[in-house]
Amino acid sequence: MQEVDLIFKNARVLTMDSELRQFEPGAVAIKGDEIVAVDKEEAILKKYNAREVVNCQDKVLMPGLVNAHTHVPMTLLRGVADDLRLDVWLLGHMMPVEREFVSPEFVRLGTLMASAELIRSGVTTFADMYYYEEQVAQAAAEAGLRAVCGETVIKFPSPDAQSYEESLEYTRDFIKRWKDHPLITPSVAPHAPYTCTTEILQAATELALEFDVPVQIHLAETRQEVETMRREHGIPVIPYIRKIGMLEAKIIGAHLVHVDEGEMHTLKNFNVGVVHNPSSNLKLASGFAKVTQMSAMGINVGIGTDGPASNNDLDMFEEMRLASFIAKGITNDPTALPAPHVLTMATRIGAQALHLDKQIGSIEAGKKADLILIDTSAIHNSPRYKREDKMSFAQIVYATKTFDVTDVLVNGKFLMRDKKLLTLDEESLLKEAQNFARRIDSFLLEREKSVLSKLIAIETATEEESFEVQIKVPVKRFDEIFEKLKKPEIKVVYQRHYLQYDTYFYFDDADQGRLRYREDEIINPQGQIVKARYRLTLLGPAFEREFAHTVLLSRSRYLAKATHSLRFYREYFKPIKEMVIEKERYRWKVVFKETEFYINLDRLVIPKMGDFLEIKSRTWSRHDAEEKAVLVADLLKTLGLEAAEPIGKDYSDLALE
Ligand SMILES: CSC[C@H]1O[C@@H](n2cnc3c(O)ncnc32)[C@H](O)[C@@H]1O
Ligand SMILES: [Zn+2]
Repeated sequence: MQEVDLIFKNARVLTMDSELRQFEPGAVAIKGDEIVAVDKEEAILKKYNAREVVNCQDKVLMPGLVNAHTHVPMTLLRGVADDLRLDVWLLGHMMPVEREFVSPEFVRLGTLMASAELIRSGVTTFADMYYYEEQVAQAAAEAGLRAVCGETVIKFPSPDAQSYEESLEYTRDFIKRWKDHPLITPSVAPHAPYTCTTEILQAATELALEFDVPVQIHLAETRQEVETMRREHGIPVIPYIRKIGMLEAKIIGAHLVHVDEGEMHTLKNFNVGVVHNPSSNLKLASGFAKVTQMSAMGINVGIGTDGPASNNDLDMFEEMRLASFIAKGITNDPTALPAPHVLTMATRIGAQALHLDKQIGSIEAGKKADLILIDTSAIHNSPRYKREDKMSFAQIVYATKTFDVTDVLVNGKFLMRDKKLLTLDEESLLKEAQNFARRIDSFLLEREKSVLSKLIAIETATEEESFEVQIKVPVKRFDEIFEKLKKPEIKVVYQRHYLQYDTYFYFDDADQGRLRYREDEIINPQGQIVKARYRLTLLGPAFEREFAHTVLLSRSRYLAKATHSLRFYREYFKPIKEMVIEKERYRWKVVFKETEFYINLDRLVIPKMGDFLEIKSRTWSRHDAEEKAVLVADLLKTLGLEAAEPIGKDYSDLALE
């Protein structure tokens, strides 16, 4: 008789090996962290003697589930912002909250909470991408879970690094510390091609190759991402990452929703691990990944929950069921992604997608002892049909719930026995989590009150000069003004020609001001559009008075480069009203009597309001503004427009009238 540490007997064993062998009654012998043998119970008991024998009483014994893509610390952000599009959700809500709250304590707590949820739901390995990944690794190892831990690298300053160079340094140290750990596989996690430069992606790949660790990345998640990639690099996402050399590394790509057949061949040829995230793709309406096709081509498509802020849980049973149902629905084929294959995606193929298949994913001698026991006797899972092997898989994929998992073993150690967690104290975690939620709620409530703080949360805004002198007069002929501008008293610094599209957002509380989204199309002397520019201006309420026939305005003004679409800002700022103004503008910067002014000659196209000449100048000083107001009247005279009726209002106010 051979001595082992542990035997599970009297089980329905689903090995999930390449032949999908089952044993009933079956048994598994374990020594240390490894599976020594799996067979019929009789054969195992004949050959092995164990210190401890667990009678599984007809429970299912199978490999632990592999959650191949998640962000476990985001457990603390579960429910913080829902029912939003990916860009609004991520850039408008997640990232600003993360900048404010993500700390080593946040990450540790979130990971411990997630570990409890993962263990309870039968997950023994997860692949994570987040910040302060050192804390993720530490907490996961303490909870006893196996994890691929990816430190995020991104082009923006992040919660744990001011620059991507800093993130890469952090990642290098992190990899060195954890690379030989029995449970943790460190990895590099460039967030996505749209949030990383080519240089960042290449540096991350080099680091991964240097230490032979995987690269985790979000790929082709939304149609918008692919369109941006085509616009900026002329090719779709997969050819781009191939071109820049990323596919030399062991890639774990999350989502891959928008890829064509050619790209799928590339994924297959480079052994890219693909992770399908059904709930997240549904909730963020990212689209439907072609999982049936990718799987048929032999690509390793595993399953992930994504983070609990976009799901909102870590339930792999739900993901399996959804993966199968969605595949059937979108292919009009009920035989698509059948239960045995889906359960393989969540175990052995998931392990392959994480490049960990030599260690985990199936019950086979020599693999790590990562196992779960499932009680299938509850009412929602009964009765049981047995005449075909595949019925066991269907029972797990279609009818089993997380709370049917009774025992979890990782690396030969129990993390849960008879539904009792052995490495975590859920009660204290819950209390701490609620404290974070309270603080994050207050922060967001405060931010929602102010358009300015919402703007600052997503764009770098600079405050502009607060005094503005302006006058506007109707004009009849542009050519006459062109001639007048040649007068020697007026020195032209430069001249521009634009088509200008403005959208004004109005808010419930008028004191918040108006937000203007402006698109300038710059036209060259040949009449061609040569450049487009997008800006946001938050205009505070104006205090105005007449001064020397001009209007002197005093108001706050914040300017920011608009880096997202108008649709994004509309969904993010939620204005109560909008106004569109389109105009053709000739603009001159001039020096008149040693003072700088801007002269605009505008043709209002929408709404059709006619042609106007505007003179404007801005300054920080009230005194300066008053002096300029006098000069504006002189300049108007020099342009031969002294008799015209001056208008003090902005175009948006005129249009409202
Ligand atoms: C590199 S992970 C950290 C970073 O990613 C954000 N995130 C979470 N889920 C998704 C997703 O589905 N697509 C894109 N980005 C996601 C998370 O908020 C972190 O900032
Ligand atoms: Zn993700």
